[in-house]
Amino acid sequence: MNILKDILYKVQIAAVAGDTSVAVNALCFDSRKVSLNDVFIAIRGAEADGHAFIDAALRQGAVAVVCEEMPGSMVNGVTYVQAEDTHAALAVMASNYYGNPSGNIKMVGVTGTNGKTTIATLLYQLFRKAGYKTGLLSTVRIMVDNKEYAATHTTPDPLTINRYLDLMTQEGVEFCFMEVSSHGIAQKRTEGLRFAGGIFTNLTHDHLDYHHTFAEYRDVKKRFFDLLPKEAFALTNADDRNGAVMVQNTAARKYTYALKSYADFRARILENQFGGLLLKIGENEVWVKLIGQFNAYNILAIYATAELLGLETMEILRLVSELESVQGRFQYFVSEGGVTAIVDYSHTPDSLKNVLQTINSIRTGNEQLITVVGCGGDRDKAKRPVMGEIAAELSNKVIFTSDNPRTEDPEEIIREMEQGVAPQYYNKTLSVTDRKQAIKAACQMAGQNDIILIAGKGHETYQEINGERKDFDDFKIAGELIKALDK
Ligand SMILES: CC(=O)N[C@H]1[C@@H](OP(=O)(O)OP(=O)(O)OC[C@H]2O[C@@H](n3ccc(=O)[nH]c3=O)[C@H](O)[C@@H]2O)O[C@H](CO)[C@@H](O)[C@@H]1O[C@H](C)C(=O)N[C@@H](C)C(=O)N[C@H](CCC(=O)O)C(=O)O
Ligand SMILES: Nc1ncnc2c1ncn2[C@@H]1O[C@H](COP(=O)(O)OP(=O)(O)OP(=O)(O)O)[C@@H](O)[C@H]1O
Ligand SMILES: N[C@H](CCC[C@H](N)C(=O)O)C(=O)O
Repeated sequence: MNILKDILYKVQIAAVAGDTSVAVNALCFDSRKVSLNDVFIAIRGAEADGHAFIDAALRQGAVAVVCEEMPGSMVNGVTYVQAEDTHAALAVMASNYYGNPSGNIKMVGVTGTNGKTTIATLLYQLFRKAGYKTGLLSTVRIMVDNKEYAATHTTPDPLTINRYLDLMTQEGVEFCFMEVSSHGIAQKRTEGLRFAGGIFTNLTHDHLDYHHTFAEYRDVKKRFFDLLPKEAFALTNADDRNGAVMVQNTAARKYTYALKSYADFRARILENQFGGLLLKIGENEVWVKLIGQFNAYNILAIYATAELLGLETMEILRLVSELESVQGRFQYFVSEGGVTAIVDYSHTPDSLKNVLQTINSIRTGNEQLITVVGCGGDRDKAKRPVMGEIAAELSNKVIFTSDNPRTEDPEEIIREMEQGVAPQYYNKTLSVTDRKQAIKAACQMAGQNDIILIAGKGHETYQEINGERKDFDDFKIAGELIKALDK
């Protein structure tokens, strides 16, 4: 049992009614999951207001309530704590509850529109190869050294984060790399954590349904760096327009990386092929198995982070050359009939453009590039026509299809994507709503040496339609369909 006032240490409290010496069982921010003697934290969310569920939480056995507004009538024997911000309170309380595990681990957070999963996962790979016990909190999976757990979010809620960090502490994990999403920062999921460093990748259009304006989205990302302690490092991409803005007000030690601008860590691309990249990092040349300019940025950020965390230069270069690409990120195979199929998680305009430009810069130009792409439902609508435009401009043929429609009509989403297509490209595009049929159509169209890009769902093994997740794996389906056609 924990004592409430210990868990409240460092929480910004406005008022208290009742006894904070009370023993509490667990913390809970969902009334439906409250058990006897728990503390219920009322959160004002995107869909609901947790304050409306305080009574329900008490009926389930909550012994204390943390809220932003005291309820009109209070129940005898229950402790009420009014906090200035319950999102922040939850994060601080979650850390306290688990004994502040982030203080025992060197934690590095990665934020930015694209590249978070790649950088966090490859840093995890690299530090494990270097012999350290390492943790990972990513969109694709959570790793406590060699033990894998399922991920539900890019940045989980504070209780989940701290639960895994506690497990990591018990396992003797020394380094942990985690993705820090803009939703995570806005909802203060990472506040209360102690970071040894932060990495900024880039900032382009995404999630404007949630953050409303680009400036708001940028400022949310910046907040992560504003909160870094002065002993931490803040590593930013000097080639990105917003790279300097991110670290403008940070107390942390600032470092930059870049391919084009002056920076503390610099690299140059010497070769860019389907087999990988030859990079010159500082004075050293290194071959890596990843493809494309965007991955040169990712590799450079990884290299710089490893340097900042104290690994030896030659050791880092050796390990960087062994890194394998992340599941669903430019994952490809070549069929017996000579068709190259690439599955990539590009679900933003910038990542789609990058991946198509990368393919175009590597291919000979004699083959066709056929792109299969959709956009997710219940997500930023403004990116749909932009992604439609990019796909049509940079491919020989485009098949618009469904991604995760969630609660939206997939055909309407496709229509919104089509609206971005410039008239001179109309004859390049067609629409096949059923994603499997769309991939099949691409496989049928493709001949020897042609390239199929299946974009948007990467590692995902499901398609979410009206709250139901049906099995769907782009890589597996493309493999089966191409094999069947090769026969
Ligand atoms: C929009 C959004 O981000 N929602 C997240 C948020 O939920 P919320 O607080 O807004 O929830 P809400 O439904 O409004 O409810 C408010 C509060 O009332 C409580 N409640 C509700 C009903 C009830 O009966 N009793 C009760 O107590 C809820 O538990 C909650 O505490 O906080 C929850 C706990 O942390 C998250 O699980 C949830 O993620 C939803 C499922 C989600 O889909 N999030 C996505 C958009 C997301 O976070 N994505 C980013 C990555 C994006 C990217 O960069 O690509 C991520 O980090 O994963
Ligand atoms: N540094 C980068 N710059 C631009 N695009 C990138 C970069 N790294 C990866 N990409 C592209 O973005 C896609 C998503 O990459 P990744 O999963 O690493 O990003 P992310 O930030 O984790 O995205 P999400 O939070 O949505 O998972 C990749 O499939 C690739 O097409
Ligand atoms: N983390 C992103 C992933 C989007 C992936 C795409 N396949 C979609 O479903 O929109 C999000 O939740 O917005």
